[in-house]
Amino acid sequence: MGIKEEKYILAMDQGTTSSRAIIFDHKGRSMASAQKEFKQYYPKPGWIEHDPQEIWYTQVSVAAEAIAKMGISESALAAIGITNQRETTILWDKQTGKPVYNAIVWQDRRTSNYCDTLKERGIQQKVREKTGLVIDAYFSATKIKWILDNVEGVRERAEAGHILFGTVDSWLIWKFTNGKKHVTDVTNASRTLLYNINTLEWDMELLEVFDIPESILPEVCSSSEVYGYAESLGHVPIAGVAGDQQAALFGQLCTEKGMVKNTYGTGCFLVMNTGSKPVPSQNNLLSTIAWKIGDRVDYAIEGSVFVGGAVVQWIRDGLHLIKDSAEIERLARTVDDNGGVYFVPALTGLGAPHWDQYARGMMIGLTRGTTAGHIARAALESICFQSLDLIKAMEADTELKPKELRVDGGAVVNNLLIQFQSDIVDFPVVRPETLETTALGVAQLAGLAVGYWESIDELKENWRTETVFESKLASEKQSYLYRKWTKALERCKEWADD
Ligand SMILES: Nc1ncnc2c1ncn2[C@@H]1O[C@H](COP(=O)(O)OP(=O)(O)O)[C@@H](O)[C@H]1O
Ligand SMILES: O=P(O)(O)OC[C@H](O)CO
Repeated sequence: MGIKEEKYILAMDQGTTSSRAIIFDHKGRSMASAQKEFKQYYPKPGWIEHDPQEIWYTQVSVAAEAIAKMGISESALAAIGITNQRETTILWDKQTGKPVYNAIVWQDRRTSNYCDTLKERGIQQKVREKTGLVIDAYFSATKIKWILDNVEGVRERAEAGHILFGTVDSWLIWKFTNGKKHVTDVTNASRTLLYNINTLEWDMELLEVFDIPESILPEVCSSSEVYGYAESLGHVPIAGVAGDQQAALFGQLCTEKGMVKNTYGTGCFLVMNTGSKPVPSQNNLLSTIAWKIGDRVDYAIEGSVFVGGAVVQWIRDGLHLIKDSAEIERLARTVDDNGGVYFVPALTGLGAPHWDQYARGMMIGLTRGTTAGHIARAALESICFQSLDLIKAMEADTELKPKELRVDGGAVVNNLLIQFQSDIVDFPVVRPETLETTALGVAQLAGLAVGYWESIDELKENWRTETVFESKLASEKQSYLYRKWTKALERCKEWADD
């Protein structure tokens, strides 16, 4: 056995609700894994926080558990990769290493009003050109400002150079290296609203707009290099970092311009590789960095659906039509089609490309013949229609027609869901063997940095198709269904008064 076959890569996937660790072998196979959920704090309506120390402890403990399960020692690890929930913001004290406040999570809306006042200043276009993003509470900048302005003494200490900011990757690297490295990668930096994706630098003008001192920012690195060594984990090099959606794009080997993946989790994240140049969106999508490897930067265009698999959770926990998520497929198969029922799951408003925070959920087309099966089917179809809205926006923005859609995430085990997705798009939908593409993606970025894998071409051998789903619908039927969906969608917009 060669040296590469005896060694493994450890991927840490620090997500919104849990920390996970997966060990991959040289063929990209998942050999062992562990996962721990952690507490979500909701101090006020619309506020969501995590305890950064708990993020750290759970991440370290799942890494140890995965290593123990596999029965290897740390010396069998060639490298570590870190992928993470993006935008979530942590500020900590350089001397004590203690966070000055909880992590403010990407979903937290406390700075929405401040964002509205910024928009009134007419700087939207400039921000979009520089960052590829829109002014929104989603991104890190206004969360950083909130901590600086609202936690006593923090702004003064930051001005004096005693405070550090990081997204979750930065925080974990700082902890693993015992405070030796304060770094992040381009993909995470590109989600802060402070990073210029054209010049690849922190943007001084934006730092001024958001009133954030430059001294708190981490050094921005590529997505595939040795950032430091995990001192509590056998001094293994930490060699790959990427935000989770970008890591999934890489894990799906969407390495050529026009290749696209969709992750069907709580929400859906559709991301297309746009090659070596950012594509500014005219259709309310985000332009972002896919990864940087060596000197080469790849860009991506991204859209997210707020309620994807979450609609299945709601049918389970809110309506009690099913007991577990997998049951929805059986229920939906009790009918042949949606029976004219359309369900717009705008339960928390609508995300890209509609961006309507006042839209609310709606079922339409109900008759006396409607059954729970029709509702289940309409719910699954809604996940696909929302993804189709994003695909259409992406095609318009990029003038690229994808050859296929690569899918992953917890909900893609549902064959009916993925078949319907392929029914309404013009290209095949491909489900790979390894569905842990986020972790695999960052493992690959780490492995490339230490020579565990030689090239992207070598990685392509590790990506294997499990099932190709082809459309079974005639194009007139596709158009009819999409027309009805669009009509339903229009009726639920701007509904809420609050
Ligand atoms: N068989 C299934 N059919 C449809 N949705 C499912 C199925 N199994 C799980 N889900 C949905 O997938 C989501 C979980 O996927 P996961 O990728 O773990 O999400 P996240 O990373 O956002 O926490 C849940 O919203 C759940 O309702
Ligand atoms: O942790 P996830 O999988 O919900 O992903 C969160 C995204 O990175 C937010 O932008």
